[in-house]
Formats: sequence, C-alpha cells, structure tokens
Amino acid sequence: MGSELIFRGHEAQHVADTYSPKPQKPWASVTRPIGYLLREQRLVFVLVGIAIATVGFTLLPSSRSPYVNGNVPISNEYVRYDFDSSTHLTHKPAYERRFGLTNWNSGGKVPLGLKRKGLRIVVTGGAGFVGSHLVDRLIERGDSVIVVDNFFTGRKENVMHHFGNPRFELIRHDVVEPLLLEVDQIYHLACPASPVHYKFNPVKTIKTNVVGTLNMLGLAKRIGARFLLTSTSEVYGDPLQHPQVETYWGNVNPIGE
Ligand SMILES: O=C(O)[C@H]1O[C@H](OP(=O)(O)OP(=O)(O)OC[C@H]2O[C@@H](n3ccc(=O)[nH]c3=O)[C@H](O)[C@@H]2O)[C@H](O)[C@@H](O)[C@@H]1O
Repeated sequence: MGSELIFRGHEAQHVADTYSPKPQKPWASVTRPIGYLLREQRLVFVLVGIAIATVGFTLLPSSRSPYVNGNVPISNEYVRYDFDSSTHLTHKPAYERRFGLTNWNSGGKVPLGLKRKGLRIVVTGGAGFVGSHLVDRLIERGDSVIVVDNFFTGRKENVMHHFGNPRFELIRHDVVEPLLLEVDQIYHLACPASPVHYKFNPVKTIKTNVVGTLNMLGLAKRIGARFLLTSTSEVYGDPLQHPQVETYWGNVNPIGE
C-alpha cells in the first residue's frame, strides 16, 4: 500500500531554459510618452487646457488665506465686517471679495447663481432687548441662530416668534458654565445691563463678565469662530456726543475725579 504514494516531482513540466527577453530600446522611456501625446491631437487639448486655466487664474484675484498666524482656519469664510468711510458696520460676503464684486454689486444683491451661505451664529443674551433685535436681523438675512440665555432679565416672548423656525434654537444656559457648540460666529451679549440688575448680586455680575466671557472666548478659539463682545455706552462716561461714533474717545476721568 505504501508504494502507492509516489513522488511525482520528476513529472513536472520541463521549463525551457532557452528564454531570453527582448533587449530594451534605450530611448523607449522618453519617446513613448511623447508619441502618446502627439497621437490623436492630444497635445492640442493639453495646450488649450493650460490656456484656459491661465486666463481663469489671471482674471480672478486670489483669495486670502483662511489661516491666521498659521493657526486654526477661521471658518467665517462668508462674511467680513468692515468699517466703511462713514464708520457704519458693513458686511461683505466672501464671493464679493473673491470675485472683486464689491463695487459691481453695490446694491447688496446676490449675483445670479451665487447663493449666500447662511452662517451659524450663537447670540448669548439673545432673549434681551438688544439681543432679540439682533436675532431678528440675523434670521432675516438667512443665518441660523442659537440663543443662549439664562433669562435673568431676558424674556422668551422676545424671541418666541421664531419658535418653529428650523434656523432658530433657544438654550437656557448660564454662560458662567462652559458650553460646546459648533458655530461660525459668537455675539456675546449676556450680562445684567441696568444698575438695579448688575448691583443685585455684584459678585455674580463680575463672574458673568469675566468667567462668562472667558468661556465664550474659549469656545471661539476652540471652534475657530469670530467673536463680538458688546459693552455699554457707560464706558464713554458722560458723553459729549450722541450717538458716539467710532472715532469718539469718550469723556472719562480715569482717576474718578
Ligand atoms: O448697553 C448695555 O449696557 C447692554 O446692552 C445689552 O443689554 P440689554 O439688551 O439692554 O439688556 P437686557 O435686555 O437685560 O439683555 C441682557 C440679556 O442677557 C441675559 N443674561 C444676563 C445675565 C446672565 O448672567 N446671563 C444672561 O444670559 C439676560 O437674560 C438678557 O436676556 C447687552 O446685551 C449688554 O451686554 C450690554 O451691557
């Protein structure tokens, strides 16, 4: 029986040991791609492509780098705030900057085919007097708004006309506690505004201003959002000018005399 286990190695096919590869043509690696390009007018198509790309890049001004100091990219690619000559705050959509449409599009209308992308914005203190009007404007222009408010002085009634709008959210939250949200811009308005309110619990007022602002700044840094901090006209002292323009320095005696 053992003799049936036959070693068949010797039956393996005979491999011709006479194989010799064709000698490589020395210039084949250079001439082959050139030949490929010249065939079927491929070179013409390549040159036309290069010409179109050159014209395109020459006519369109290059956009600004989204990186600041090599750090986190600023996600607000769509709106930039500038002070124009009359010191009014104006916003310029990125497509205007990119395509140089600022003068051409002075009416603020979006050119056909270029739809302005809405921003995601958090408004702290958005249920208050100033905040709720800001929210109205942001919603009106197409942005998505998250209001963060602890309702210390603010009221739900100020924003309830936006309930049911998918671009509006309301969060009851005290900015003294950290909060993580994904937005493009932060408008930080949460603060007791009038003396009767900010003197009610002065230490809490300091916490709101210091810790609350630090929390929101930390969030802005973490997610690369732009930040707006509101203050009070009281910083101008007893102003000699109403309303105070950006160039007005105020009427404040720094040593309180
Ligand atoms: O001109 C000013 O001095 C003030 O103007 C606005 O305040 P205003 O809208 O007039 O005041 P409120 O209507 O009381 O709005 C403040 C909002 O912040 C909210 N808030 C207050 C305190 C707090 O700890 N957290 C918080 O969310 C309140 O509930 C309220 O909704 C700004 O929101 C203030 O930041 C600014 O100091």
